[in-house]
Amino acid sequence: MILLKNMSYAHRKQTQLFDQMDWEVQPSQVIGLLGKNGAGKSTLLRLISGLLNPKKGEIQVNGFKPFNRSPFFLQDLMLLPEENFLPEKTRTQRYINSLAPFYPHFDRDKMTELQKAFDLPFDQKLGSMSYGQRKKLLIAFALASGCKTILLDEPTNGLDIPSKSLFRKLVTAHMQEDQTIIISTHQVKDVENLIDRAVIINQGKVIFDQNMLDIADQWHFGFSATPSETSVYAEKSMGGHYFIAPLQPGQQASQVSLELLFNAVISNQLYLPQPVNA
Ligand SMILES: Nc1ncnc2c1ncn2[C@@H]1O[C@H](COP(=O)(O)OP(=O)(O)OP(=O)(O)O)[C@@H](O)[C@H]1O
Repeated sequence: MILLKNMSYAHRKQTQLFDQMDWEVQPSQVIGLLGKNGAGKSTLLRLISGLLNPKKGEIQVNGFKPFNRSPFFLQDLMLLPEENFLPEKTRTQRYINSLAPFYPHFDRDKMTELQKAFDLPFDQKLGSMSYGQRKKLLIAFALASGCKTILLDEPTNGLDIPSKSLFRKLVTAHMQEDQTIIISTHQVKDVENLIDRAVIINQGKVIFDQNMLDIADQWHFGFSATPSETSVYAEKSMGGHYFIAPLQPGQQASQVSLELLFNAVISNQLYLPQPVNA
C-alpha cells in the first residue's frame, strides 16, 4: 500500500508543488495518474521512489519510508522514468544480466517471453536500438522484475500504434496479484482500457480518485447533435457534442472517456449536480 499523509514538496527555489497532499493507493491495481503539464506527476513518482524527500508530512510504501532507500524497499520498487539514459555500448542481454540480481523476484523466462512479444533484438548494443525499442526493453524489464510497486512515467511515449496495444495486453497478461502499477500519462487513450482507477492531480492535491467501474456506474459518456439537457459537461465537436450526464436507472453503462472525464474534472464541472444513483 502507498500512503501519503499531509505531504508537501517544493523543488528548490520553486513555489510549493504539493501542499499537504493525502493519497492512499490500495495494492493490486493499475492506476492512471493524470494531470496537466507541470502538475507534478513525474515529481510524485520520484517522491514515491525515494529519489526526493518530502519537505513535510510523510510517504509510506508497503511500510517503508522511501527516502531511507532501504535495500528491501528498493528491491521491490521499479521506476521507469520518461527519459532513460542507457549505456550505449552495452548489449541487451548483458544489461539485463547486470540489473536482474538487484531484483530477487526477477523472472528470466518472463523477460524472454516479453522480449519476444515486443519483437526486441536479443543481442544488440543499446545505443543502436531505436528510442521505442529501448523503451519496450525497459517496460519488459519492469514487468519481469516481480517488484510489488511499478511506476511507469509516460510509458507509451515513442511507441508505435501496434506496440501501444501490445503494451496494454502485456501489462494485463503479466501483472501479478500482489503488484501495484502506477502509470503517469497524457496518452489517455493508451490506458483507457487498462487502468482500474483514474487519479487526477491538480494544484498540489489529488482532486479525483475513482475506480473506473464506479465512474461507469455513475456517469454516461455520450455524443449527441445537441447537448443533452441532463449533461454536467459537454464539448463541441464536429457534428455534435461529447457529453457526460448522470447514468439513469436502467440505462446501460457506457465506455468511460478519460479525456472527457479529465477535462470535466479539471474545469470543476463533474461534481455538481451529483448523479442520481451515486
Ligand atoms: N529538478 C527540478 N528542479 C526544479 N523544478 C523542477 C524540477 N523538476 C520539475 N520541476 C518543476 O516542477 C513542476 C512539476 O514538474 P513535473 O515534471 O513533476 O510535472 P509533470 O506533471 O510530470 O509534467 P509533464 O506532464 O509536463 O511531464 C514543474 O513546474 C517543473 O518545472
